[in-house]
Amino acid sequence: MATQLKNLSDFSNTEIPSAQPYRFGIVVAEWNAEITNALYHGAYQSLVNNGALPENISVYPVPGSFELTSGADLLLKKGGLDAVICLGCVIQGETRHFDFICDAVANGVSNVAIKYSKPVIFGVLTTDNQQQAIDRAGGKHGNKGDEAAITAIKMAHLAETLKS
Ligand SMILES: Nc1c(NC[C@H](O)[C@H](O)[C@H](O)CO)[nH]c(=O)[nH]c1=O
Ligand SMILES: CC(=O)[C@@H](O)COP(=O)(O)O
Repeated sequence: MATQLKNLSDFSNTEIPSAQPYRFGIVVAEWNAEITNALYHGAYQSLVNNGALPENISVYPVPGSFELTSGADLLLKKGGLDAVICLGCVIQGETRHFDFICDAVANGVSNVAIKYSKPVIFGVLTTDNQQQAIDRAGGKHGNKGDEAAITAIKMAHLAETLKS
């Protein structure tokens, strides 16, 4: 379902577990910072609104979305987290660089999640232009950071239930 048909911040039809027991790491790309900062604020507020303790939320900037994978890997190697949220914004430029970054981050994030058996959330906008990014970072289509946070809570809860 396209984002145009499902607002990224609408979770009225879903049950969200309490985030209170969980510790979250958030890795944020500095490229397109006006967008990624909005994603971060959305993610942080969504975690707190669902019970996460501020002291259990840690944030780590990385230069670009390509570095989100290694940022998540370093965080999980360090330990002590129940989920990692990766936030970035990749906007198509003149060359095929966009394709390589998007593929690398999507595959990289998935591989890190499997490597550590921990939820690693792909909160990365991959857009044709700046306006599409604005629309998905608190604009008319909601905030991808909200979606990433709720996903992290649900996956951390699932991991906890399967562990016990
Ligand atoms: N063009 C975008 C980039 N490019 C930078 C890469 O992510 C990476 O930091 C660089 O290739 C060095 O390894 N990053 C974004 O997050 N968004 C872009 O639109
Ligand atoms: C996604 C990118 O790396 C891209 O924004 C860089 O722009 P260009 O493809 O014009 O070099």
